[in-house]
Amino acid sequence: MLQIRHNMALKHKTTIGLGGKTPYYLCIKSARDMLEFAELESKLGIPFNILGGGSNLIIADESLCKELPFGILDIDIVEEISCRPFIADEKEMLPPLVREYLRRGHTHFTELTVSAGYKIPKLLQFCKENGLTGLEGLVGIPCRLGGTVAMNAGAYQTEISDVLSQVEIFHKNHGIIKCSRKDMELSYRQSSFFCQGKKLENPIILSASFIFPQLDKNIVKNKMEKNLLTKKNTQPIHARTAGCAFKNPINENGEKISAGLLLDKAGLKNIKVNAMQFSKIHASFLENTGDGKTKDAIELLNIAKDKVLTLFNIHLEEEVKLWK
Ligand SMILES: NC(=O)C1=CN([C@@H]2O[C@H](COP(=O)(O)OP(=O)(O)OC[C@H]3O[C@@H](n4cnc5c(N)ncnc54)[C@H](OP(=O)(O)O)[C@@H]3O)[C@@H](O)[C@H]2O)C=CC1
Ligand SMILES: C=C(O[C@H]1[C@H](O)[C@@H](CO)O[C@H](OP(=O)(O)OP(=O)(O)OC[C@H]2O[C@@H](n3ccc(=O)[nH]c3=O)[C@H](O)[C@@H]2O)[C@@H]1NC(C)=O)C(=O)O
Repeated sequence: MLQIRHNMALKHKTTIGLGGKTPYYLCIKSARDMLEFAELESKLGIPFNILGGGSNLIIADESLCKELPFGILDIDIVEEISCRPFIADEKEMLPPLVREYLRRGHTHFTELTVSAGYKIPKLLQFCKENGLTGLEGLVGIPCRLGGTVAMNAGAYQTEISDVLSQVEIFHKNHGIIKCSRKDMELSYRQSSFFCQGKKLENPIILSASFIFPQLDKNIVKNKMEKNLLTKKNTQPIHARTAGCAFKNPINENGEKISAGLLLDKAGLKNIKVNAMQFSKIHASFLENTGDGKTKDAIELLNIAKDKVLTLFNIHLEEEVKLWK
């Protein structure tokens, strides 16, 4: 039986420490609970947003509204990782990193299935201990598997799509279904899933399967350590943030430009509205330096967009999800 919590504050559920009270908060611990949730959702008649690790969210608080106009579905399904050797068949639609290793004659691959609530740092620990390569770029991100797949997370020349082979989804019209590579579209910070050729609206990720090339454990460990060191030197990893606030825009040659670089050139580093400020380490990170308010965060996002538009004629788009 699902337990509903009322008037639950979300401030402590996000890494940036912003978020007001939701009228309905439901925590899902097993895929079986989803059917009960679907019934409840139609009875309650308000939309539900999906919470993962809360590492990419800016949620409205009392500075904007008394109570949030949506419920929260916290996908906290955590099961043991299931792990098996993978025999690659080149006829299958395989993730790009697997294809690349196959071309080079690599023969050792491992397939994992991981539930949506699993924390990425714990998954990376597993990869490190077992010499599984592909996700080393995601070191130091406090997210969960579901959010990582939903947003096709990436850093340091890797993306989750490089090794993703299958996703298990709950959809209100189809129940629990599996989508293989041919049923998914993964691009920069975006994922779409399809069922019988039709795009699924509001898919809820329950678990995902990956195929990893297997390497010497030390190679994987060294790649993670190198990325973590770079991250420590270039991002405010000890501050309360939601990662990069803006997506990197694409220039006329189809190349990404760092939004952080543009914001830095526009003089946004250290700019503050009350307790919210743009980081002095990386200008695209918004930091909550104390009792920050969402209104102030949004004011800063707007100031930044206006400045970059005026100076460079570039429209920045939020990378963080704004829940208002
Ligand atoms: N590269 C970097 O340095 C950083 C990257 N990130 C990335 O941001 C993402 C945040 O992950 P996390 O903290 O877990 O997520 P969050 O709780 O921050 O949720 C982010 C979004 O993911 C969607 N989502 C979360 N879980 C699920 C699920 N099970 N099924 C479907 N959609 C889901 C939600 O979509 P909806 O709004 O549609 O309900 C939500 O808006 C990751 O991809 C992470 O890697 C974050 C910080 C830094
Ligand atoms: C932070 C996130 O992801 C990050 C990811 O961690 C890093 C590392 O791969 O690359 C992207 O940032 P980014 O493009 O700013 O990468 P960085 O390597 O930090 O910076 C690129 C260039 O801009 C310069 N730069 C960056 C920020 C700044 O304030 N000033 C500056 O001059 C850097 O010196 C570097 O020359 C991702 N950001 C986006 C929006 O794609 C996130 O998803 O939340």
